[in-house]
Amino acid sequence: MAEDKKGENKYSIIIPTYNERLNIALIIYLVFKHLKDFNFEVIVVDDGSPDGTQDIVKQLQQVYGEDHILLRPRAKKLGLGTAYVHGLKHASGNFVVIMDADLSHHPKYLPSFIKKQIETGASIVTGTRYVTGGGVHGWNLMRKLTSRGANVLAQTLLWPGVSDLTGSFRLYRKSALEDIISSVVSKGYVFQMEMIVRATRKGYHIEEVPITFVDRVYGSSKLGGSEIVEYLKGLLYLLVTT
Ligand SMILES: Nc1nc2c(ncn2[C@@H]2O[C@H](COP(=O)(O)OP(=O)(O)O[C@H]3O[C@H](CO)[C@@H](O)[C@H](O)[C@@H]3O)[C@@H](O)[C@H]2O)c(=O)[nH]1
Repeated sequence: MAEDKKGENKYSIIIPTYNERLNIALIIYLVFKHLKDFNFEVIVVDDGSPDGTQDIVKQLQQVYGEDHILLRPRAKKLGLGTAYVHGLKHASGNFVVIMDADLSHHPKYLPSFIKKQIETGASIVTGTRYVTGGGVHGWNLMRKLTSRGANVLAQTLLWPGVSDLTGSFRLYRKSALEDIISSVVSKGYVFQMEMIVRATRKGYHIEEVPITFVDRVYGSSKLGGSEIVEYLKGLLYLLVTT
């Protein structure tokens, strides 16, 4: 689909995990399937999941090769933002993709992210649920309203020019990601919103690709009340500082 098959670009796929033992083998299989024509590596950043996610990843390293799958050594739960920062430090590609482990971000979209980047020269390609062709599948009404509400609130207050601020399936030019991440202070879920808002303020070329976000089948979301409070604090912080 995209043109840069085994070309000069290398894509580092960063997958943060916390208790994803039932999902990690399938997501890695699908990444390998959909990126088979590209140069890539997978970086799993696990926060010492008590369900044994790391043990499964170690087995997968035997199948796919340790040079293809890196794993953060045992750490305690430090939050999603710190996981991205850690993954980036170990990324050897000139492009970085950040995606969830639970298959809500389907690896089948990866070639379209790459294609869009090559066609436009964008520094960031972000997956969006909130344009024609995108959507959400499997969420209950409350979760849909929370996500939509969080997005509309942020759009209204921050005017970023990006349709999906709270999504987190994105491809970055590594140099852009390093630059943006250095100015980000959030540690949890709000990290992704801060990233894209700071990117718009810095004038980076951002393109969007429609995605359908499918709710996880195995395991549970780690998004709880405390993350929602953190989100609101983060929004306020961005309103004042950007
Ligand atoms: N290493 C690490 N990984 C974590 C942590 N917390 C969550 N993760 C991993 O981060 C990914 C997303 O976590 P979920 O708990 O599945 O998130 P969600 O509720 O489905 O939320 C998703 O959609 C939101 C938009 O509606 C996004 O804002 C959010 O970033 C995420 O993509 C999963 O791969 C999960 O294992 C953590 O503290 N540490």
